[in-house]
Amino acid sequence: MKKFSFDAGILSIFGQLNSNFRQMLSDSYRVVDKGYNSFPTKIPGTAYHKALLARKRLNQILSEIICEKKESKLPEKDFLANLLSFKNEKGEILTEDQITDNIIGVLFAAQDTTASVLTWILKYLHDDQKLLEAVKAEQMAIYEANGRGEKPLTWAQTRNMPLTYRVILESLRMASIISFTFREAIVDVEYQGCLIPKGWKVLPLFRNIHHNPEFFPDPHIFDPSRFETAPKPNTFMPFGNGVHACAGNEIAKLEMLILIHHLVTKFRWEVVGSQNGIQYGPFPVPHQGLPARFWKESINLA
Ligand code: HEM
Repeated sequence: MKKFSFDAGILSIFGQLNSNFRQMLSDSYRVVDKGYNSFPTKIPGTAYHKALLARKRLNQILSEIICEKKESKLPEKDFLANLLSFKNEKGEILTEDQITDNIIGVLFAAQDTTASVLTWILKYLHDDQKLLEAVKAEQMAIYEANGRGEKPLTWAQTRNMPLTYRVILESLRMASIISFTFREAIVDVEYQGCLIPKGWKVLPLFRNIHHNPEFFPDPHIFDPSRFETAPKPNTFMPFGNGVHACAGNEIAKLEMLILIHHLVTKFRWEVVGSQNGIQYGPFPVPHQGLPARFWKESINLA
């Protein structure tokens, strides 16, 4: 799942990127990913120190990519092209450091989040075979309409997967992989009789809101049908809210729809070993990242 969401992130940031660069980015990013959340010491050999070095390598690789992109002068619509052409109201452009920081920030925001939710989706579907069959029926109808995968999925088809979409929403609610965000009061704020002094941070706890029985009855039961009616405003915020709400909300959901389509129409899977427990790395995933065995479904062509 991490590889899938990393590749999707690379595609949205760079468009088509040559495989050498992609491999170099992937190698260095993996080291950053392993070390950024570890004990912060600069002792050589530690995960943190390796991550610091890998972060520097990422800067160098991105600098080369930016240089090539500038030289190619092709009209492109990817994220990097937008950063390169960005000008603020004073007509100032972004520095190379700002561009690389933005790219690494977006890669980070895009990868583990989407991969964690996808892992939960696999578990929830695995644990409810009846639901899995219903999702499969929805996706098989599309697969058949596309000549058993001869034609690619269309945008319109991804907009018409109601059950699969509800499974995604319910997984986002159940797993609440980003359990909270925070905002800082930049002036004194009075809210419902309480003073929030300037400089204080406010943490909306999405997980608590998503598991509040007042908004979601039987919150610990995985039930996609609860999304047949829209949740009350501000009770469902897996992508946050306001000006800093997730910029990748729609692309994340699209990635999940596409992956589920290919997975349920072509594969079966079985969770191996312990099926309970949660691990935080820092995003919550099922125990040990949900080891599973996959096999290709033999398609009956009769
Ligand atoms: C299921 C997957 C994802 C989840 C659950 C998720 C969730 C979130 C949340 C909760 C925030 C913070 C919002 C806030 O503070 O109000 C956020 C921010 C952000 N996300 Fe995502 N995200 C996901 C995937 C992605 C993807 C695929 C991308 C990019 C392609 C992305 C890019 C961003 C960016 C750039 C921000 C910062 C926005 C800002 O500060 O203005 N996210 N995301």
